[in-house]
Amino acid sequence: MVAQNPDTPRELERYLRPENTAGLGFDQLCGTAGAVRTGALLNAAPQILGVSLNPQIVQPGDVFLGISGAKRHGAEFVETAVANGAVAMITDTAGLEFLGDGLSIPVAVVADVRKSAAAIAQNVYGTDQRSPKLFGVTGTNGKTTTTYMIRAILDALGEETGLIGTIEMSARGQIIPSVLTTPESTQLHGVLARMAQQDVSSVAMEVSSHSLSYGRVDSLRFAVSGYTNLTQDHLDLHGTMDEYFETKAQLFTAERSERAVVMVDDQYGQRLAERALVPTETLSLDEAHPSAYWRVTELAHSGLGHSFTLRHRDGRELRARTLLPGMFNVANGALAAVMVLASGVELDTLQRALNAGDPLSVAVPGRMQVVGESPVAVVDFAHNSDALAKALDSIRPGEQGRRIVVFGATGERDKTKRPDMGAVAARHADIVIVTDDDPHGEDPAPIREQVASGAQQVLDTERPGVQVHNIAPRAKAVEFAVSLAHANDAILVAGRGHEVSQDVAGIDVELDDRVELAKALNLHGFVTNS
Ligand SMILES: CC(=O)N[C@H]1[C@@H](OP(=O)(O)OP(=O)(O)OC[C@H]2O[C@@H](n3ccc(=O)[nH]c3=O)[C@H](O)[C@@H]2O)O[C@H](CO)[C@@H](O)[C@@H]1O[C@H](C)C(=O)N[C@@H](C)C(=O)N[C@H](CCC(=O)O)C(=O)O
Ligand SMILES: Nc1ncnc2c1ncn2[C@@H]1O[C@H](COP(=O)(O)OP(=O)(O)OP(=O)(O)O)[C@@H](O)[C@H]1O
Repeated sequence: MVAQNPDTPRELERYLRPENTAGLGFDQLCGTAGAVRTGALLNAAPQILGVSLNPQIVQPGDVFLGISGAKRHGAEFVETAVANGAVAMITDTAGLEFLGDGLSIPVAVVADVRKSAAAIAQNVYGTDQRSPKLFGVTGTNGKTTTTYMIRAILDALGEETGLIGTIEMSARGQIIPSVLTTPESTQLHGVLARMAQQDVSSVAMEVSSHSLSYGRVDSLRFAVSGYTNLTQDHLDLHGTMDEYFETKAQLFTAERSERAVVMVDDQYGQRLAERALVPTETLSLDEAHPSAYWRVTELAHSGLGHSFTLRHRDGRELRARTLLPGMFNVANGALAAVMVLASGVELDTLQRALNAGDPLSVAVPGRMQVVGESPVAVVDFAHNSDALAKALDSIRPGEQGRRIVVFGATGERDKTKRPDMGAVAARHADIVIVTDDDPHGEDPAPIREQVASGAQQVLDTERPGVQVHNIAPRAKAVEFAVSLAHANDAILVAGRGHEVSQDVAGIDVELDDRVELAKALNLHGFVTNS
């Protein structure tokens, strides 16, 4: 059920805060935030009803937080904030430089506005007093899927649930559109306060590495945090894998989490478990980690997915299944189940919920979404090397069939992964069709060439039989893939998943891979799933 369909980010902002806030005096807020009043309006004492760090989405009664960004200073846009109804402002000393003499709202100063933002929002919205129980999932891949599975388990247990992540947010089934994977701290505290008002008891939430770097999840404490995996991505922000790991590891500290569940099937998971700063349960799919608390055993195919047993080293057992394709969905399902157990749910109660509701088979939009079966035609969100390799390995062509992949790389993001993704595609597929993803502000042609160069290198040195094509726009590439396909082949259109538009030089161009793939299959006489 889509309860809200706001047209603008400012309209959306209304749903990211409680319906009514008691209000807090600006002086009281400054006192708790350590903000020092300055300027001409020292005695003004407005009531603060909300908080925003984006001037364009300020609501009447807000305190506007003027942050120092990587590109601009938010204080430059204070007049927009005032026009939208801001009644006070908190900024840093650099921000004061942008304020004219005639500013009509009182101002206070803190040393670092971004660092103070979460505590300010917590204060304004009262999330320190009342907030749902939080399940946080971090890692390079699998966050969205695992949070959907956690929510489905909690629903099957009869809880009133919420979700915060890349595809959407939801509160008791009512959908609120998402902009970021993890919203800004101001919006997070607002939406959690709203969910608390609606008696949501538990929320499954994605915690991106950006959110940890930018302080978006400050002043929150997760009941259980889960780690999926760490592979190359976002090095434009983090620089090195070690820094990327250290950023993720911040979630697993007593300040932020009560308990943790860590997949130890990669070296970073093992490092995280070794340093365990909170009570931590470990989990493995891999025979190489017999010391893990929980292990996946008795794996068997079940439909397109798998059934499995989760066995604790103390002998406890849980039977589970997921109909979602790919071993990685067994990993996601196992993590979701152990996180719910770690939150205090009894094993028998969880087993009954798994048996009755099949929650680990929940459909996740654009994640291994099957559009046709002959040829196998799947849309997936894999947009880094590890996910692409795993997604390709998990689509199974028929006898003598080939794997065909259509994908691209994002502009203005981690450029180092482009040739690597090309190479992965050429190692795991027989026909590689390189196309555009979100070019953002970059020229898409060189991006495609960088991706294709990685594929070409594998073709030249390892797999001479692979075909590599460079085709744009994306809809044409999808149609080309289908034109090459036989009924026994398998096609993966990867990278955009649930997205319904591409960002081309700041313009949203309508495009839904699921629609394009279905159209192309029909055009070439193949049957699609409804
Ligand atoms: C890299 C990153 O995360 N940047 C975030 C950061 O930007 P920034 O520090 O550069 O800020 P800035 O653009 O200089 O702006 C500073 C201030 O001026 C204001 N401003 C700026 C320009 C303007 O024209 N008007 C205006 O009012 C801004 O609202 C802000 O208050 O602070 C901004 C304000 O909150 C965020 O919008 C912005 O997220 C951008 C939009 C973004 O795309 N982030 C992505 C990469 C992200 O966070 N992704 C992760 C998931 C990644 C994944 O796993 O795939 C996520 O959690 O979503
Ligand atoms: N546990 C996993 N390990 C590796 N790859 C996975 C895993 N789970 C999902 N994937 C792959 O990664 C893609 C993205 O999955 P999902 O959306 O669940 O992850 P995410 O961490 O939320 O990603 P993002 O942060 O980019 O939104 C899937 O479409 C699939 O190809």
